[in-house]
Amino acid sequence: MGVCISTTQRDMLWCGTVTQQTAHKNTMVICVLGRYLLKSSLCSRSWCRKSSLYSAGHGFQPEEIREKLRAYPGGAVDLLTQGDTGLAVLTVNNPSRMNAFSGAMMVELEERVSQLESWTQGKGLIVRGAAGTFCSGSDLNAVRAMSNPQDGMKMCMFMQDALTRLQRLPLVSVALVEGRALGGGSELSTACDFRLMTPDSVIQFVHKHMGLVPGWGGAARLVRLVGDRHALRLLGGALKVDPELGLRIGLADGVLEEGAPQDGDEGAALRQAEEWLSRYTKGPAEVIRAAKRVVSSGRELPLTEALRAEKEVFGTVWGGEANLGALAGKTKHK
Ligand SMILES: CC[C@@H](C(=O)O)C(=O)SCCNC(=O)CCNC(=O)[C@H](O)C(C)(C)COP(=O)(O)OP(=O)(O)OC[C@H]1O[C@@H](n2cnc3c(N)ncnc32)[C@H](O)[C@@H]1OP(=O)(O)O
Repeated sequence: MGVCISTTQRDMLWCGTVTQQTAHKNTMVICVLGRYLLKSSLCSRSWCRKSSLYSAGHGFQPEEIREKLRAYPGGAVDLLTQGDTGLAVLTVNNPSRMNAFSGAMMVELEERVSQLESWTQGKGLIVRGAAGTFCSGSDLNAVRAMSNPQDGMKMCMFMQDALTRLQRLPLVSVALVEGRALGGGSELSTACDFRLMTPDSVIQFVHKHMGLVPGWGGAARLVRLVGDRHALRLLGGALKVDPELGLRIGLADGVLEEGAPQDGDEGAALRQAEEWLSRYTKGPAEVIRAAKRVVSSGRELPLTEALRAEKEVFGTVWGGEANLGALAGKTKHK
């Protein structure tokens, strides 16, 4: 049995729904939880909580920003979750503009991330673009209309927040890069754990050509992925990263097979990506999600805090169903 001490109204609700314990109004509630319940509350108590990267003190007023972004409509961000496999597919869908992000799509992206944060059975996520290309960044029409510094900062904070929450999801995520990933599209690909490229695809941080640097978190993520020197080459030179270069510098994690679009089979790349991802998502959801959580904390936190976060996550699987099942058998790792 675990003990959860919750101090916020949301945590009280969270504990309340799973324990049926009564909470004293505005006071600390102590919930006695079983192992499963501790798992459910983990993220409400630790660094990976569903909180925003920015607060009002930074001028971050999400509802005001959403309203502003919704003024630039077009396209959609679609989410398909598969209960049986625990896989989800997120599709950036604005093919007439090479899947550029309209303002409304930025808001939809954040909504989809919220849905995935609440999907407790999920294990894997594929992020892709519609109609055989990944994403050409921000919709330039919206960018032109929002080119004043205040709106730029708002969009920047909003997208950093949405993509950071996407990266922190307890799901193993892969960007399926077909065609082009440009500007904000290249940044979106870095918010996934892995990147798979089709043979003719290109990832390009074109920001320099737009008189910009990445603003959706893409620079910070790129440095962590490929190191500062390669990151400077990609940003300073706006280099086109093809699969060969991507693999060499560690931006790409795999190259899919040739041939699918010529066969008129648009779903072939997606099936290959699902197959590739399945080796990391086979097994019980609580174990896969725990693996992603310890990697996320290791990726983001200083060592002492990462070790403490790891201990918390370890506590959710130690003596759990999968662990006890494995111990009950005659284990040999051949
Ligand atoms: C903050 C800014 C930064 C960020 O968020 O970090 C950005 O992302 S800025 C945007 C960066 N992206 C671009 O600059 C892309 C510019 N477009 C292109 O380079 C090319 O269109 C392409 C993506 C390489 C495709 O070329 P091609 O295959 O020759 O097709 P078309 O050029 O005919 O494109 C079809 C259609 O799509 C429109 N399009 C493409 N990208 C965007 C975009 N980002 N915003 C708005 N519209 C876009 C393009 O204009 C064509 O439309 P029509 O002319 O109406 O047919």
